[in-house]
Amino acid sequence: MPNFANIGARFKGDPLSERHSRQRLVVGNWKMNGSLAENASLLNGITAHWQGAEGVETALCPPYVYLSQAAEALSGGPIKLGAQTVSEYSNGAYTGEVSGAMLADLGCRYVIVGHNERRRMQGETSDRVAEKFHAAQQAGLTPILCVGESEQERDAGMALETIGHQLLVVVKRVGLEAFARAVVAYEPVWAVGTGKTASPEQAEEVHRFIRAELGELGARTQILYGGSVKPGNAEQLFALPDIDGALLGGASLNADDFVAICRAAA
Ligand SMILES: O=C(CO)COP(=O)(O)O
Repeated sequence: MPNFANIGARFKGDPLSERHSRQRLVVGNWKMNGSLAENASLLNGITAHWQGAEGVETALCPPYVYLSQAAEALSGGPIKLGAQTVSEYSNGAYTGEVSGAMLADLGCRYVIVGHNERRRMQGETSDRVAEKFHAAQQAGLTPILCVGESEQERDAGMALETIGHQLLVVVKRVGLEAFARAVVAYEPVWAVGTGKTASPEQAEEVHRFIRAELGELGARTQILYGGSVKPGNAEQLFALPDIDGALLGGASLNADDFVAICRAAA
């Protein structure tokens, strides 16, 4: 496989042998969904049925305005809090923006950066995504960096090249070592919210590629798959050696589905 990004030394070991050292992680991205009443019922449903999912690391990423509500409901429990994006700036005259320090203040541990919906609809370039990744780490948050190809890029045989470039821009900004405190999520754009999931072979190929691109750190970095993960396909995906968990959209809005996927990962 060509090393498109030429990012770091090739990972020489066997990812399987390192498997035990990578904790499974399942993150729910609520996107722009919910209300105070709906969230209360979702959060209750999740926490009330958590048995069997104890071994997994988990986080929920509600919209900003509901972070306090979720922080209170999840306080003291196993489920961590995350946000869906973060400003690349630390403070000042940036109307409508929210800084990493503010998210940390509210108890967030994670923040998603570079989700394809923000790259496509909010004009987030890879350079901006790299700044956001940096700002998140400066605030002590763990960035979940989303990468993924469009359908056209896959059809043109450019999937790995696209992903390699998305990674490279961030690595150039923050350095490879920064990935010791980060999570990567592979979300093929064509599989997000469409009901189409990447085949196990497609997903595993990309995950293995990302791990290899991260050099020695690749063996340690958690790499999640996202894109129409459901209780019915989660187990098959989690069985793959280079998939360490999932970034969920739709399935995180249903307590039974979310808990079932967390149990499959536990
Ligand atoms: O975008 C996603 C998570 O960030 C995935 O969304 P779906 O699970 O709804 O396809």
